[in-house]
Amino acid sequence: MHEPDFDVAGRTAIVTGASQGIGQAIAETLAASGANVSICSRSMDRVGPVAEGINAATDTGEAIAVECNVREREQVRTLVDDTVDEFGDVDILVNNAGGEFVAPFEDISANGWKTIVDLNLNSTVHCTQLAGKVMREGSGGVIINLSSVNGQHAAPGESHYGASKAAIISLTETLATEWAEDGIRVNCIAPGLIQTPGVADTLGIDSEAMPPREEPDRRIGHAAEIADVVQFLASPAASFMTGETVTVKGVPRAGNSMSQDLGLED
Ligand SMILES: CCCCCCC/C=C/C(=O)SCCNC(=O)CCNC(=O)[C@H](O)C(C)(C)COP(=O)(O)OP(=O)(O)OC[C@H]1O[C@@H](n2cnc3c(N)ncnc32)[C@H](O)[C@@H]1OP(=O)(O)O
Ligand SMILES: NC(=O)C1=CN([C@@H]2O[C@H](COP(=O)(O)OP(=O)(O)OC[C@H]3O[C@@H](n4cnc5c(N)ncnc54)[C@H](OP(=O)(O)O)[C@@H]3O)[C@@H](O)[C@H]2O)C=CC1
Repeated sequence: MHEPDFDVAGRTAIVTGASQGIGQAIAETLAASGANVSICSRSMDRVGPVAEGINAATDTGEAIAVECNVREREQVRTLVDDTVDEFGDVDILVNNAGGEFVAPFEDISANGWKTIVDLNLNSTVHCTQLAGKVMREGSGGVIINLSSVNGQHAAPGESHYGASKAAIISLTETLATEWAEDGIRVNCIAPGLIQTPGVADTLGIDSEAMPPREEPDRRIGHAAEIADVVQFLASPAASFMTGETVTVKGVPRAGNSMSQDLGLED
């Protein structure tokens, strides 16, 4: 009888943007499954306690925290070097750090556009090239990129963010072909609206109003529901999946945009 293998125990994972939200949930999930996790954010004061919490909660996976602004390539180099120094390898890379502001296209300055493209797309390039080098020179690995349903479908106010997240889907597909011979799988997740501190700050959604995971109907998602998909994609159970984008957005609705979920569009 076949049993699916979701095991990531003993693997080393880098998770960017893990001081809160989806990145924190991913790091906690992988560590609980026995992976060693190297987690970063721009602030050691914010990401350090997350690593401490993981180390206190699990005897299996170990966590280290690294202060790293993923927009800065040399800081990403330090993140990868520190990870290899601590754990000896990089097996899994989760390009999670990202964000946006909502603004009409005509109001986005050149620097505003560059800020969002640097944060979402160019950071993914830095991390993927530098951690990918370790994987390619070693025994391969798994790369998981965070895109968005806004990278798949248009929504007003999201031109910069949507373009950066669509480019991540394209990059995922290209790298899956280029690096297959190096034993590297590259996949992508496109979340719908997920309740996180970032979304609460940006959109003012009350986290207390969050329905439970078991409630299926048109609700906002939980960060753990993205982390569960990361766990699957990182594991041997997904060994025949590469170049794919997995959409995780609950009950489909016309247009599939998060602004509809928020009642900002018909
Ligand atoms: C229709 C609703 C749909 C909802 C979809 C929700 C989808 C959720 C997507 C997510 O990614 S969830 C993640 C949640 N977290 C965040 O989004 C992060 C929140 N945002 C930030 O932390 C910051 O805004 C930033 C994106 C990280 C940028 O911060 P930074 O300090 O690096 O930049 P600034 O120096 O403040 O600005 C740089 C540049 O950008 C211009 N700008 C900033 N905000 C706006 C704005 N609201 N409107 C227009 N332009 C903006 C700013 O003016 C600067 O440009 P210049 O003035 O120098 O030209
Ligand atoms: N929540 C949602 O509805 C959706 C989210 N996504 C994507 O999922 C990912 C996570 O989103 P979410 O958890 O909501 O975001 P949050 O804003 O809640 O968290 C963002 C995390 O990224 C870190 N971060 C931000 N900028 C940088 C940077 N330059 N370098 C390193 N770390 C950084 C933050 O840490 P710190 O501030 O300490 O640096 C924080 O840990 C993003 O890529 C987002 O675009 C996609 C679709 C929907």
